[in-house]
Amino acid sequence: FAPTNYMGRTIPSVHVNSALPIADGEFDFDVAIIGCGVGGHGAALHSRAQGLSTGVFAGGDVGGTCVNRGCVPSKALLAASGRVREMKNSHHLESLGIEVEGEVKFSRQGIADHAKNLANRVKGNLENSLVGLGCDVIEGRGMLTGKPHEVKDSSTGKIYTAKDIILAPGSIPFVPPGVEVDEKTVYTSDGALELQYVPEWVAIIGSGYIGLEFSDVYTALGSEVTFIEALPNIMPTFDREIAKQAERLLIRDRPIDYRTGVFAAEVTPGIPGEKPVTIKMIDANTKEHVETIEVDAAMVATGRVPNTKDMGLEDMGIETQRGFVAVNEKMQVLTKHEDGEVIPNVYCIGDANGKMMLAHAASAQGISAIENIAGREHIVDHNAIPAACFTHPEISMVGPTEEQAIEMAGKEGWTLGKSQGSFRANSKALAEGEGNGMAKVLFKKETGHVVAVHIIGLHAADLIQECANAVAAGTTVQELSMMVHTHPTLSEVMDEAFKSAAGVGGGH
Ligand SMILES: Cc1cc2nc3c(=O)[nH]c(=O)nc-3n(C[C@H](O)[C@H](O)[C@H](O)COP(=O)(O)OP(=O)(O)OC[C@H]3O[C@@H](n4cnc5c(N)ncnc54)[C@H](O)[C@@H]3O)c2cc1C
Ligand SMILES: NC(=O)c1ccc[n+]([C@@H]2O[C@H](COP(=O)([O-])OP(=O)(O)OC[C@H]3O[C@@H](n4cnc5c(N)ncnc54)[C@H](O)[C@@H]3O)[C@@H](O)[C@H]2O)c1
Repeated sequence: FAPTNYMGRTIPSVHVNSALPIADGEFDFDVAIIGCGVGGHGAALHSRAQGLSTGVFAGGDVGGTCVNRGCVPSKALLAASGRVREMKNSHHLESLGIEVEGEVKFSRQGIADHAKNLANRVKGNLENSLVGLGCDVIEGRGMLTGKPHEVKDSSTGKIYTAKDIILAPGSIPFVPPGVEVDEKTVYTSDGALELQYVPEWVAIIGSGYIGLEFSDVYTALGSEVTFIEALPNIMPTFDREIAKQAERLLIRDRPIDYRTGVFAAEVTPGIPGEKPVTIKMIDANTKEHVETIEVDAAMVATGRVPNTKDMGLEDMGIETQRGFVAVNEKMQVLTKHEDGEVIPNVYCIGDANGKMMLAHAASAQGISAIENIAGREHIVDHNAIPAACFTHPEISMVGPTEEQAIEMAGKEGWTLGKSQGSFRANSKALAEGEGNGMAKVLFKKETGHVVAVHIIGLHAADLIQECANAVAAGTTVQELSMMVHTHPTLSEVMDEAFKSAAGVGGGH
């Protein structure tokens, strides 16, 4: 058996680097990790790869949010429902010369099972990899005792010692005050991923990543969606130009409407098929009642909060802010957010430190913490971490939005350059009948360095990787414009944008 990480990548077998400072029997473990989501798991694997003895407090939840209640099952729902959308789009299929006879049917339970089975399979792989690589898995929840180097298993009371401790407790859904969640008719992503039923009309509170991805799933399966968004714009955290395109491609042509600038102030669960869910909305500024709607279901997608309660943080002198643990660039825990001091031998990675709530960021921070523990100074470049929203078509980005980049350029005294690539003239996109979308590259005119890239279009989530690597490596648009892209591929959308930025003609 070959141990794999959460991406399914095979982990090389352990080789002990004898140059490293390994605990000499003074402690139970070189490294103790509290929480085994993708952050904790990534740290554990890298810790073993350094030959460090590693204890993981898994809290009975190996894989954490990403594997059990996040990335993995949501992408399974998106894949299955995306196929349904495609097969129901007879107009699109006809343009490719395909005719589907009869009605396209799907089994709700079948799709739900696909998501659950996939999550279980990935979780199983992670469990095997921990054991296979020789990590000690402690089933209980871990907490700090207030004494250096100690972690207590809160279910058995047993105390373990470790030279270094990594906190990786992740996050849980944020439910705004006034919203009553029963996880049946009013639910967070935890309940939604079970796809217990496909509501005829569902209100989605919050139009961030989770809300958008679920609007894609629900509308593909036949639901009507109403977004309720507190900020003045729909999709407020995305680049404005991309959000406008997204509104055209992901909202306007679908049975979706929205209210912006309003809070869902009171949400009362219903009974499926009998009593509707009631949502009272108030104006986000004046707090006056605006409207009350009755829907079949409501999904609460209003962000996530750190899962840092009952971990003994206070006893260790750690002051959190809304539950977030302050860390420095090396992931070392600080006593507080402003001017905090380093707490020796304690690190915090992943959603709980609030730097970037993404699975690959959590894992990268875990690896980085281990590098620092192993005595090789390492800092994660968060500016170069890409993100993607897996709607159809996808949205992806690395770096700041254009609005933020304009502000940065003004403050830091450089000139912002902007270039675009289009899916409209791309042979591969047209062969797929998917010519909608754009890519924009933001760069420093003086040096050609890439500052940010935003893409909406077919397989945008894969296209962003080249751009993230460019940001990380400091590659210029001039260099990128001379790198040869395969024809015919979607990567030529980026080729067009790089060439246009560098003033290079040609391309396909
Ligand atoms: C619906 C949804 C879809 C998502 N899709 C994506 C996506 O496509 N791409 C992406 O990059 N990100 C996605 N995310 C975000 C991603 O899941 C998180 O950023 C990621 O899981 C964070 O990893 P983590 O290890 O910090 O925390 P978590 O995955 O939350 O893991 C923390 C673990 O620690 C455990 N724990 C907590 N306290 C203790 C304790 N005291 N002792 C022992 N164990 C403890 C928890 O039970 C949990 O198992 C999604 C999130 C959601 C909700
Ligand atoms: N594909 C991905 O990478 C992916 C997918 C899902 C989730 N995630 C991660 O999970 C985290 C949580 O996602 P999310 O979509 O819940 O959060 P989010 O922060 O992306 O969006 C939350 C939205 O809810 C709005 N909101 C907050 N309170 C409200 C209220 N009372 N009434 C109306 N609107 C309100 C906010 O203005 C915001 O637009 C994100 O940080 C994201 O990084 C990532």
